[in-house]
Amino acid sequence: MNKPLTIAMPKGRIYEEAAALMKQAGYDLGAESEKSRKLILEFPEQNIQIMMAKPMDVVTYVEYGAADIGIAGKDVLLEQDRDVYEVLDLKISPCYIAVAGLPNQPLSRIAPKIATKYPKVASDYFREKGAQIEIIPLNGSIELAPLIGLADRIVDIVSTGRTLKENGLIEYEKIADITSRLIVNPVSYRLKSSEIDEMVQNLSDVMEVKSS
Ligand SMILES: Nc1ncnc2c1ncn2[C@@H]1O[C@H](COP(=O)(O)OP(=O)(O)OP(=O)(O)O)[C@@H](O)[C@H]1O
Ligand SMILES: O=P(O)(O)OC[C@H]1O[C@H](OP(=O)(O)OP(=O)(O)O)[C@H](O)[C@@H]1O
Repeated sequence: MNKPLTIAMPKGRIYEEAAALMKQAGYDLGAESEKSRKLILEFPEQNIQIMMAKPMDVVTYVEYGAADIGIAGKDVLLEQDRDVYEVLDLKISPCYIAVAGLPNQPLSRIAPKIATKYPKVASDYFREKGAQIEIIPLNGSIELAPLIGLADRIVDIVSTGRTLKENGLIEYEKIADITSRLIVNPVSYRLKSSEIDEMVQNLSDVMEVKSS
């Protein structure tokens, strides 16, 4: 039997939807996989192995070939711009990246402060608009920054819009729609092309049925 396909799965909010999609495609990762504290889970009968990774780290595991395949948000791919193939839009965990801030606050012309955990996405966006900005890097609770005067705007994920609303913030501009993507290590794609193509096809088939 060939070496198992190694898949970096994102822990956290994407996991459930991603595992459900994998199951429909014929790869049953077991009901307990997310609750387990084990980080590597083997499924020899399906010839796969999964790694439970932080969503932001999935691309790293795949780029370095520690995993053949991974599931990552497009937000992470835009931010990290790594050497991986993005082979399929899985259309799960939809959300978008937007610029937001306090209402009625025009953006100052002189290096406004932008708080974000997506410094590259934010810099690229404002550079394209010809605006010079200062990035304030944060790891979470980004919406706090404009409330306490730390930043003029934030660049962050919006899903239901609840966090913005409950903090009295408004959306100024949408930057990019986000869904989760299947990514593949380029070398793995050459060495394990038939297994990978089969998985991509199985997932595509499920998505086609869902969208019809
Ligand atoms: N409301 C949302 N907030 C953040 N990410 C979302 C949301 N809805 C969908 N996503 C998608 O889920 C992915 C993983 O988000 P998640 O919050 O689980 O990971 P994370 O950003 O590493 O969080 P944490 O650091 O809190 O563990 C994001 O990269 C994004 O593509
Ligand atoms: O539009 P909503 O449905 O309210 O979702 C958006 C919020 O969810 C995410 O935060 P998360 O829950 O990951 O917490 P964090 O602040 O620790 O990043 C994101 O950074 C927003 O704050």
